[in-house]
Formats: sequence, structure tokens, C-alpha cells
Amino acid sequence: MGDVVLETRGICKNYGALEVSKNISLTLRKGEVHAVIGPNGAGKSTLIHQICGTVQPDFGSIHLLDEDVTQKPVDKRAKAGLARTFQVSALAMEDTVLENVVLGCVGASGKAFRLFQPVLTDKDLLETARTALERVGLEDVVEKRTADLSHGQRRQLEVAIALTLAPKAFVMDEPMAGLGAEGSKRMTGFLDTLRAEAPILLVEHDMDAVFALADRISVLVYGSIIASGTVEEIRSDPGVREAYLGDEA
Ligand SMILES: Nc1ncnc2c1ncn2[C@@H]1O[C@H](COP(=O)(O)OP(=O)(O)OP(=O)(O)O)[C@@H](O)[C@H]1O
Repeated sequence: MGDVVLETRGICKNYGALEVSKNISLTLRKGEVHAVIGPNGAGKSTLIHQICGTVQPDFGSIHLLDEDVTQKPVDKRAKAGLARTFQVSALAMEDTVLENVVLGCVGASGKAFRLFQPVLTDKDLLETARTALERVGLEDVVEKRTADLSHGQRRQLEVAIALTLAPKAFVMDEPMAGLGAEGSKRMTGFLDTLRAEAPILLVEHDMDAVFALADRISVLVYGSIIASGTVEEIRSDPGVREAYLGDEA
């Protein structure tokens, strides 16, 4: 097993006659960013759903460190250290930044939600939340309403919530979406530092970000991984250029 933190072994998923995952085996190793790229409809989101537990594979298994988590529900996988950020934001827009993180860590801490003892005064949770917000550089906006944050700051907030899980692995679904060139650059710099905390499985369409960050890239086309390798290997792979990259390589 060595330095493998997260692994899928022979994942298969069909929707009727449509084979969305065809025998997908991939690994995420300590300290790395492993990007999964591919055209729309290739099966990237379905793969993430299976890894995180919102979709059950027909065949194959998912392993987090030494544990087979295939039968575990989403919350148990999260508690085991699988931290996911979403393509579409799941933040509570009317709550403050700090409140969002505290509420996010309630689930992770395993503490029961006590109706008459608001979690927002729980010292441990507040401390954890503030530390996570400092890590992502949002310490100056903790009391701001989440709706008033920029798009990029909301993405950072999602990562702060993920950090409260003491993650073993990050699974990120298009963290650059909607950020614009400058925001994307900042997020790329941030993710670059984050890989030391936990490796990142990154689904992303922004090829500048992928090429800047990825230690390895796997290319998914029609549910199959058609190539897997370093940035240079993928950029120069004729099959990948034809199926996906075109002029971007
Ligand atoms: N619950 C479902 N039922 C039936 N078909 C589905 C379901 N979920 C996804 N699909 C189909 O599976 C295929 C893969 O979808 P998926 O969203 O995983 O692709 P993707 O690579 O993430 O695409 P995008 O880059 O556009 O997000 C698509 O053809 C989609 O329509």
C-alpha cells in the first residue's frame, strides 16, 4: 500500500445501458495532486459521488488508507477523513463566515446538536473554526455575512470547512469554477500549499490550473481512463490530444 491514501479498485457503474464508470482504478498518494480531466459527460462527477458515498458502485471498491469504505455512508467517510468540496456551493448564505465553519465542524466533531445550547458558543468548535479560517486567509472576514463574500472567498470558506475534518484526503469538484483568471491563480497558489496537509483528487476543467498543480493526471473519456501520467506525458499523448485537449496541450 505504501503512501497510497485513497484508492478506487475496479469501479463500475451503469445507468441503464450507459456505462458511466468502466473499471476505474486510481490512487491518490501522500502529498500529491492527482487531477481527473475529461470532456463533459465523461463520468467525472459520478466517480466523485462514488468515492464520497453519494452513489454506490455496481462493482469495485473504495479504500481510504487501510480501510475499505465502499459500504460506508457519506458522513462516516467524512469522519474518516475524506473531505469534499462541491461544484455548487452548499454554504448558508445568510449566516456569517464563522457560523458556516462552526456548523460545518459540528458534523465532523460527532457532537450532538443541542437545541438549547447553541453550538455557536462552543469554545472548542469556535477555536477549530477560527484556526481553519486563518489557514485559508479569511481571518479578517469571520463576522461577514457569507452572501457578501466574493466567489473566490466562498471557495476558500468551503476549504476551511473541509479543513475542520482534519482531512486525510481532499476530493475537489471544480474548485476554479467561476473564479476568473485572477481568482483561479490565487486558488491555484492556495491548493499548492494545501497538498502538504492532505493530497488532493482534483476534478477540474481549468487546464492552466491542472497543468500548474497536478503531479499526475488521469484522463476520463466515456467512463474509461484512457491515459494516466505526468503533465508532460499527458500533454504529449496523441490519444488524449485527440479525445480532449486539442489545442490546449
Ligand atoms: N443519476 C443518473 N441517472 C442517469 N444518468 C446519469 C445519472 N448521473 C449521471 N448520468 C449520466 O452519466 C454521464 C456522466 O455524467 P457525469 O455528470 O458523471 O459526467 P461529468 O464528466 O462529471 O460531466 P461534467 O464535466 O459536465 O460535469 C452523463 O451522460 C450523465 O447524463
